Amino acid sequence: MRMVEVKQVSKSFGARNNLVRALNNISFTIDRGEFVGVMGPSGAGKTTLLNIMSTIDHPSVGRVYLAGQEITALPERDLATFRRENIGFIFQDFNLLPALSVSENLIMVLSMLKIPREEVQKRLAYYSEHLNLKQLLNRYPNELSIGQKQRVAAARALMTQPKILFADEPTGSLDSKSATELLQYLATINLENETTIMMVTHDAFTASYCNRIVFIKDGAFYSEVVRSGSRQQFFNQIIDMQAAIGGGKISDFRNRD
Ligand SMILES: Nc1ncnc2c1ncn2[C@@H]1O[C@H](COP(=O)(O)OP(=O)(O)OP(=O)(O)O)[C@@H](O)[C@H]1O
Repeated sequence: MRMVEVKQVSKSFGARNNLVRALNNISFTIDRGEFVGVMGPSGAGKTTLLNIMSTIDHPSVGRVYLAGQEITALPERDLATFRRENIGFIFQDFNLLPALSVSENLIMVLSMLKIPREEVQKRLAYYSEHLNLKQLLNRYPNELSIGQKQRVAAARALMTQPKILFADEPTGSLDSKSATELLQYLATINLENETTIMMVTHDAFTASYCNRIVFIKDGAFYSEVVRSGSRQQFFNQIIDMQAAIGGGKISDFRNRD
């Protein structure tokens, strides 16, 4: 089943004499249950694409369908509901509410969705177990390490059981151990729950947890790499493509695993 369709999307910023073309007629699809990475040189349009696909921003031209719904045709009021019910976000800055404990931060996202109490508790138990948060549920965000905050942000994004999870550089501020743990959790949840994930990253090691990488350059589709063998082989393919596209940051597989 098709989860996402991006159809001939272009996005420009700025006025006519100072126009930046961030996306240039880009099209691609993501099937349900895929774990897709988006890579490309700095300024290629990755975050702009993610923002448009996750309903945060609008394209200048083109259409985006999520779970069969054309999101680019929805008015803002319906978009907010659609977003709440279908989409999860993990960003680099975690946006946790400082006055609420970890468990309150996790439960809060369900308050608008009229989910029965028992189900809320079930999800809290499931995601705090999966993201290793059980010992932290009564702490407050300022009592957590960066890695722990990021795990809370990931659990919070998953609590609504979104059809699709968007992540922008989710491991950007993590040390390699926390990054590896988070990626393993995401890969597990992708497999167990068939949650579709799209993740923007510069890092080939992070990207090696995906099943497919879409490379973009100058706002347009450049190429893609699909994982067929081991993660190490996939990592090598990603590095090769980064070298071909230019501007990538080379990372080392051996010291990170
Ligand atoms: N709000 C904005 N106003 C003007 N230009 C913008 C805006 N947002 C992005 N751009 C421009 O659009 C282009 C694509 O930016 P985008 O952030 O999507 O790239 P990226 O691939 O995510 O880059 P990076 O890897 O450096 O984060 C860049 O040239 C950027 O300067």
